Amino acid sequence: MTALLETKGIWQRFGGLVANSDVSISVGRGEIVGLIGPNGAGKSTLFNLIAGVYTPTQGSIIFDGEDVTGLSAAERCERGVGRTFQVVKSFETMTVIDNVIVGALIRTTVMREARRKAHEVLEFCGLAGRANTLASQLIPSEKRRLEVARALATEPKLLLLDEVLTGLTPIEAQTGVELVRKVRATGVTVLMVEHVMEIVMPLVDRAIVLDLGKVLVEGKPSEVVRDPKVITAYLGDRHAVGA
Ligand SMILES: Nc1ncnc2c1ncn2[C@@H]1O[C@H](COP(=O)(O)OP(=O)(O)OP(=O)(O)O)[C@@H](O)[C@H]1O
Repeated sequence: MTALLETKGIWQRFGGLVANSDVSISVGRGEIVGLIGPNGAGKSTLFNLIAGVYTPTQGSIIFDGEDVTGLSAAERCERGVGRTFQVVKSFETMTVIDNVIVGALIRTTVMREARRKAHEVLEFCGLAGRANTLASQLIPSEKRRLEVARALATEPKLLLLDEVLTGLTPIEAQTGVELVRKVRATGVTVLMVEHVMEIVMPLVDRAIVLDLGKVLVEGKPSEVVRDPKVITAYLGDRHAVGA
């Protein structure tokens, strides 16, 4: 499988703190990859480096065959990197449809076309009935879906999902899982940060575990959850096989 995304020897320092240390990962086209690890492991930092919020202290990021290390977040979005935020960033005083139109305007300057795209994406995300509601009036699970809709409206090749399933009820999380599967079925590659192992492990093709800013283990979810290093560093004994 050809890689859509590769990070090569990424380091990110914040003053004396090393948030990412020699991180080399790759995400194949059409994969769903989970990025997991304990609090402070460096997951959000890596997301921000991939999305172009930060430029790495050292190392490079290759997206779709191009070195994008020096490109801005907007330039990466144009090339097909779409993202959601851990803290929901939708414009609260705007309607749901207008929020999604903002994303769609990355691809077109024609308002009618942006509106058509936004309606299509809302339908896809199960939010069609909420199009004219103010974003501030959505319940938390709908706000997460709006974040996904806004990112999808930019027509990404790679969708970065930052804890979109965290803090949801089991039924809401299952709806979220189905949405991620649907997104992949349209040909979009997904890299997701998640904390809820029980939900994320059955969903992803591959899991990459970060710990203390480094890649600790990567592999199939079934292998990763059995890895003693992962159990010790993060998952806890209750996740060990046979526990
Ligand atoms: N902008 C910043 N300035 C200074 N330190 C930062 C900055 N962003 C992150 N850090 C630090 O870098 C380390 C990694 O943080 P990061 O948010 O990437 O971890 P994380 O794995 O996403 O954690 P969580 O699961 O809690 O979101 C932490 O020690 C954090 O305090």
